Amino acid sequence: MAVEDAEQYADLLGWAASKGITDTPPELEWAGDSPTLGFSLRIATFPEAGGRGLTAARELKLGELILRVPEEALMNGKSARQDVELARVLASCPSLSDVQVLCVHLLREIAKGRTSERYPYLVHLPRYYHTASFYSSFEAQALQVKDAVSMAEGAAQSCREQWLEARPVLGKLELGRRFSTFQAWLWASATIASRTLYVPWDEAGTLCPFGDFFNYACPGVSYDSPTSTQDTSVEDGDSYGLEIRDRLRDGGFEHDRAEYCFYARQDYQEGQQVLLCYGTYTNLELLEHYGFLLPFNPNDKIHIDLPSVDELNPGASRGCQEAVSPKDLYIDHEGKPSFSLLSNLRLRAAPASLLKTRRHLALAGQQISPESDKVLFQWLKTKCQTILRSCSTSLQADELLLKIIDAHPAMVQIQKFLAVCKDDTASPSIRSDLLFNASEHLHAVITHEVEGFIASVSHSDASSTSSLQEDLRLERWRLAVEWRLGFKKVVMRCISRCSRL
Ligand SMILES: C[S@@+](CC[C@H](N)C(=O)[O-])C[C@H]1O[C@@H](n2cnc3c(N)ncnc32)[C@H](O)[C@@H]1O
Repeated sequence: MAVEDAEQYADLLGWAASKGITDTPPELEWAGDSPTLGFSLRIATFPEAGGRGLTAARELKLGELILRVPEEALMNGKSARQDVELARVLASCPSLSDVQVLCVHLLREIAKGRTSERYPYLVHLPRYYHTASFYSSFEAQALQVKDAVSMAEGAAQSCREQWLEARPVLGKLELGRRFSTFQAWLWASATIASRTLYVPWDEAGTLCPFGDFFNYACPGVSYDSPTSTQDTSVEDGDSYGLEIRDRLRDGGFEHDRAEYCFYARQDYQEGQQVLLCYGTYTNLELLEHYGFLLPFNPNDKIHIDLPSVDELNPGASRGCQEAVSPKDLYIDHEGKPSFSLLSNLRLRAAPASLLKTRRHLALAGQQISPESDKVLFQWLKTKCQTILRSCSTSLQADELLLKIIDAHPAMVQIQKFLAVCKDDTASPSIRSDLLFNASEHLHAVITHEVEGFIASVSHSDASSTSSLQEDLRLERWRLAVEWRLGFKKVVMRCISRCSRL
C-alpha cells in the first residue's frame, strides 16, 4: 500500500472541503471549523486489491461514521435538472432513462473542462475501464461460456442503443464531437456503472465524490489482512480461514442529514484499506459492471438447468411439480448444489413409488433414498463434465495461458512470445520456459489463442489503435481467461464432490 502524494490530490481535497465533504465525526467538529479530510481516511494505492482506494488514517471502529458527503456535492438526476440549460434540453426528450440522463450530465460537465464547477473531482476519474461494454467480439468469445459471452456481447450492444437514443440531446447541447462519440458515451456509462452509489430516487444511483474511492468488500467476508488480499489457493472443503458474516449496511443517503453517510463495516487498524460493500455479486456480475474479479468470492455461482421431468427416471409418473425459480438453481463457489437444485433433482431422481411417501424429505433438504441420490449425483457429474467439454480450452490450458499473459503484460511482449513459439529454428534457451514442458496439443491450443488475440487487435480500427489501447485489450482478454478459469474450477469442485458423494 502506498499513501498518495497529498499534492496530487490537493485540488480535489480543497474542493471537497469547500463542498462540506468531511471524515471528521460530527461530535468532534467545532462550530465554525471548516470541514476537512484526512482525519479518518487517506487516499492510497493497493496494487493487489483495487488500485486507488482509501486507507484508515487512524484506528476505526465497526459502525463508526467515517465519511459524510453533502447532497450538494453529489451528481445525479437531481443535480442534472439544476442546470437550467440541461433541464430545458432534457425536458424535450422525456424518454431518456435515468442512466442516460446521468451520462449526458457527466459528458456535459466534462466538456466544460476547467470551467466546470466540478472539475477538481472530474479530473480524477479513471480514464479507462474494463467493464463488459468495452469487450470486443474476441474478448467476449474468450469467456467461452454461452451465458457469459451473450452478457458481454449484449452489454456493448445495449450501450450503443442507449447512445443512439441520446444523440439528439448531445447534439442540442453542442458538446462538441469529442464528447458526443460512442467512445465518450462508453466511458461515461462505465463511470456510472462502476462508481455510482444507491439512492432511492434515481435508478442510475449517484456519483459521490470521495465516497467513490472506496474499493469493494464482498459481503460475508471479513478482511483481516492489512492489505486485504485473500488466499487464492482455494481447495475443496477448506474453510479459507475467513470469518463469514452477515452483510452490514455500510453506506447510504440519509434524508435527515441530507448527506451520503459511510460507516466502518468492521474494525480497521491504521494503514488498513477501508472497503465498502456495493452489493452481492457473482464474479461474472463484477466483471460486467465493475471490470474486475475477486480471487475468492463466496457469492460466485453457476446456473444449472434442471433435467427434463423424466430424464432421470424415464417413464415414471412425477405427480405435481414444485414451482421453481431458475435463479435458485445453481452450484456455489465450493461446487455445492443449491438447496433448490438439490431438492428438485431429488424429486426427479426418486422412483414414483417412493415419492408418494417421501416427497416431504426432498423438500426438507433430505435424501429420499441412497439409490436415488446416487442417480442424481451421477447426473450432476455428467452435466458438469459436459459443461467442461463444451469449453474450447481445458483448465490446464487456461492456467498456462494466464501465466503466459502475466509474464508478457504488454502487446509487444506477447507478439514476441508468439514469434518465438512459432520459430522452429529458435534454440530451446530462447523458447519460453512456460511452454517448455507443455504437450504438443497444449502448445497448439495456446499458440492458437494468442494468435487469435493478436489478429483481433490488428484487425480493429488501425487508425485509432494506440499501444495503450492494445495493452488495455490484453488486460481485458486476461480478465476473460481468468473468469473462465474460475468457472471451470467451480465446475471441477462440483465433479469431485459428486464423485465423493
Ligand atoms: C467505486 S470505484 C473504487 C475506486 C477506484 N479504485 C478508483 O481508482 O477510483 C470501483 C472500481 O474500483 C476497482 N475495484 C474496486 N474494488 C476492487 C477489488 N476488490 N479488486 C479489484 N478492483 C477493485 C474496480 O476497477 C472498480 O470498477
